[in-house]
Amino acid sequence: MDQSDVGPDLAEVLLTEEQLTKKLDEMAAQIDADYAGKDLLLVGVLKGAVMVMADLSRRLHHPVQMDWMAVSSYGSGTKSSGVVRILMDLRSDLTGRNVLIVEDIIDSGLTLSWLVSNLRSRGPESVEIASMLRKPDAAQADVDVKYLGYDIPNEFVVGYGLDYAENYRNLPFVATLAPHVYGG
Ligand SMILES: Nc1nc2c(ncn2[C@@H]2O[C@H](COP(=O)(O)O)[C@@H](O)[C@H]2O)c(=O)[nH]1
Ligand SMILES: [Mg+2]
Repeated sequence: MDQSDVGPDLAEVLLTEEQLTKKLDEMAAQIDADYAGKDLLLVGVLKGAVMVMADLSRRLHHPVQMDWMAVSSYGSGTKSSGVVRILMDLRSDLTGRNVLIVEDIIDSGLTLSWLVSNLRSRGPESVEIASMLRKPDAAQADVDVKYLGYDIPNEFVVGYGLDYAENYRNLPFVATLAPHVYGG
């Protein structure tokens, strides 16, 4: 699928499928090196991280386990409220585990900052973060990302797991939306 399959709803492709693939290869190689000989539990944050989790985990050369959480951090609008609720919790016991949180994007960082503290309170050996995207200009909380794909401008993006009203998650690239889609 490319931009022409979506039509006028997309404004600009920020990251192509090729750029995402290149970064996934680099991130997986680094994770493989860092966790060689160690147990590793990947924790994906639903729903946005589904694509990163699937593509990253398949590139790893040592066995991992995967688990999922769903959290809600939105107030009334499209910005994180910082008040995080767990909608679906992990099934795994984190005691003594090496946990790698897999995320689609870090915007304000409020969700991940809360999540890291929450998971650290469960007795793991380590908790680190892998995120495909980050918006440095939107940061409101200090989040230490060990494996990062790309820094992007402070704009609302869709594709590669990211939605607008549950649409566009299946785009294999990352794009901005045309203003007419969100009433701009
Ligand atoms: N579709 C999009 N979803 C986004 C975007 N920026 C953030 N988000 C979602 O919010 C959480 C984390 O937000 P944070 O402010 O607490 O860091 C992130 O995981 C996404 O689900 C965006 O541009 N497009
Ligand atoms: Mg997310």
